[in-house]
Amino acid sequence: MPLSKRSTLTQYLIEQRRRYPAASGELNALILDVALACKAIARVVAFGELGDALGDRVAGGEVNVQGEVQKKLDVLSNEVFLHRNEWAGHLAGMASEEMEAPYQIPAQHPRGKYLLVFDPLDGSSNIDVNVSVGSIFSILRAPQEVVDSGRDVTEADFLQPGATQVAAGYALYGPTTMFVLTVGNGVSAFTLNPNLGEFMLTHRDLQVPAETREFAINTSNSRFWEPPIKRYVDECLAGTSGPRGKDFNMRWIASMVAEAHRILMRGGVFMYPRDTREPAKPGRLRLLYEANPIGMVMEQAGGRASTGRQPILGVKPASLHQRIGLVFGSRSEVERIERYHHETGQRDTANPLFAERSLFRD
Ligand SMILES: O=P(O)(O)OC[C@H]1O[C@](O)(COP(=O)(O)O)[C@@H](O)[C@@H]1O
Ligand SMILES: [Mg+2]
Ligand SMILES: [Mg+2]
Repeated sequence: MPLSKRSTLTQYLIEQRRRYPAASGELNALILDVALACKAIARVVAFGELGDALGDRVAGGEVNVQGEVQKKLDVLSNEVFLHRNEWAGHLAGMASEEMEAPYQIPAQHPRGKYLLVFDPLDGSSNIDVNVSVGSIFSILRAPQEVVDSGRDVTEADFLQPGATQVAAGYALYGPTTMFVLTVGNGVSAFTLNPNLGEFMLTHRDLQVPAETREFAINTSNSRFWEPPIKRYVDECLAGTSGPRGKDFNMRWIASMVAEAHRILMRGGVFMYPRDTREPAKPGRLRLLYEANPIGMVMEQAGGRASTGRQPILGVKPASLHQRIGLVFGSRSEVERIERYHHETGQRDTANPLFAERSLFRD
């Protein structure tokens, strides 16, 4: 039967697998466990103030490995991801924004061939004011030697460029809950049917429009921006009277996952660029569990994702919680921003502290 809006995520995955008869089905099973974790988090989010999951984890704030105040829902979502995914034997290990070190699959469970990396709750500063949040995930292959030996995973096992991701996506807990997925041949999106508790296929082969008149950036950081970003934003703000010859609109939700979804649906460009605010932190967003999965979704939907200097998916990670400048969305705008960086000689080598090692260029 051809897929339709009555098809579930499970049916979609079965159809995908028909194209690869040699596949063991483990990836599908893992994706379904991730989707189940997202459904569980969606239920907690839906109860809002009526539940017991809003607010800071510890009154007065307790910071996570990122030095950011942990929300109760950050911690709870992290636990949901761990416990929904640790038992089935698909994973060699996991890593999360909320945990300093990789998570080892407990001894009572079998170990498998994939690595799961995730931001269990993105945009968590928005949760207490009832604005959309989400979860972001990336699936990598564990090194063969890890699979063969069954040893504990180390940070180094996760330091793979985004181009090697097997699958990636996110869940958005908005007016409707959606699950957006790529397994490397396009992007599909599923809407949670609350009556059935199932993700239904509502969008196939999504394409980010190449042209846009909408950009997203936190302008409170403008004094820290580098010249190419300043130039790009100034030209957008100049509108019809400037070199772009057209007016732009601006959005900033402060949930990257929600911005990514808007851009996937109607185009636009998102920038959280490298800046000079904190010299030790070249960018705000995390490479392994924010930039790479969103980057894969964008590229698979015909958009582009970049550091501003090079494709994000080509960056060789240096550490589990590495931060990076991120620009993504409509292809022509991202290419323009890259061009501005190259024209002003803003290459990685300009500041050795910020050097990004590339898959394509060392
Ligand atoms: O406070 P700012 O600068 O607007 O930052 C917003 C950014 O921070 C993030 O919320 C970081 O994600 P977390 O909530 O997972 O820490 C992004 O989603 C978003 O783009
Ligand atoms: Mg995040
Ligand atoms: Mg988070």
